[in-house]
Amino acid sequence: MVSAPPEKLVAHPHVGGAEQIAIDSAAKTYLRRGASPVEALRPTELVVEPGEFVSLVGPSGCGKTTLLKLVAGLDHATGGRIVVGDRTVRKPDPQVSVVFQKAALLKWYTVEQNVLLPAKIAGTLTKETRNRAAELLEFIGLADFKDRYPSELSGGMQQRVSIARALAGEPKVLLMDEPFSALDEFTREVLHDELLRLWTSHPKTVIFVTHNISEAVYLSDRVAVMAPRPGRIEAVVDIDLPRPRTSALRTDPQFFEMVSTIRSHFSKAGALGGESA
Ligand SMILES: Nc1ncnc2c1ncn2[C@@H]1O[C@H](COP(=O)(O)OP(=O)(O)OP(=O)(O)O)[C@@H](O)[C@H]1O
Repeated sequence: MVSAPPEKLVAHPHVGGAEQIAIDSAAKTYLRRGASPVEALRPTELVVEPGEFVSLVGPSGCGKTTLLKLVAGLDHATGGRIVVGDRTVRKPDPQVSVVFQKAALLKWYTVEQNVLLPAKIAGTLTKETRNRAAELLEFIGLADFKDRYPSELSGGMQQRVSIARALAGEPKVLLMDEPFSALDEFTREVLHDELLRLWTSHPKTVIFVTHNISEAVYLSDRVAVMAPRPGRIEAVVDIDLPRPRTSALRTDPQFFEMVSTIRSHFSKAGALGGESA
């Protein structure tokens, strides 16, 4: 059930509109003036195959966001490298979209304008982009809300808009940092199914960061279990559950078994000490 260590880096880019992410001994140490350095991420190996859905799960401070930021090109590794497709990551890449915990929509822009904003900024706004945005809004049930402003939407609707915005430019990789953690349980479960529908119809390579083990199991092909001090990947667990995943799975003994397998990795790593994961 636990994956073998990643094989040597092989570039096989551009498979079915999704790209491989190869994390090759990437590490991050934050240097702090007048204080000891923080080893936020020990040298880390992980290959996420094109079109694969991998979650990073672990307690606070284990380096999940740090690793995601390195893949997104929003921060620089202090060791190793990360390759997306055939490109070594040095800065943000238009083929890599990020969705954060907060929807971060511009409040004076309508839903449609928010979804089209990245293309507008990149100067790639075409009829095709507009059609794709309309199709995405239709897909997530927000077509009738395209002229509304973010303040008129619920938290779940706002997060749907931010996912549509991330997908409108047809990225090859989607990075998500606790995108549903601020939402109630019911909305979160609905959005899990919507995200999986989108991922199936618009294949992307996904890295999804969460504190929530059940969420990681429900969504993923593999779950990387992280532990803190120093931040590291402790184990990578294959989620041997059939797709498409439906809500019936949430009460299936196989599902509980996977959740408990992952939980046991945290116990082994001593990562649960008082913190919920
Ligand atoms: N800019 C920074 N300067 C110094 N230390 C930092 C910085 N950013 C993160 N850290 C430290 O690096 C470690 C990993 O942080 P990171 O935010 O990646 O963890 P995380 O697993 O995403 O946590 P959370 O689930 O709480 O968001 C923590 O000890 C954190 O305090």
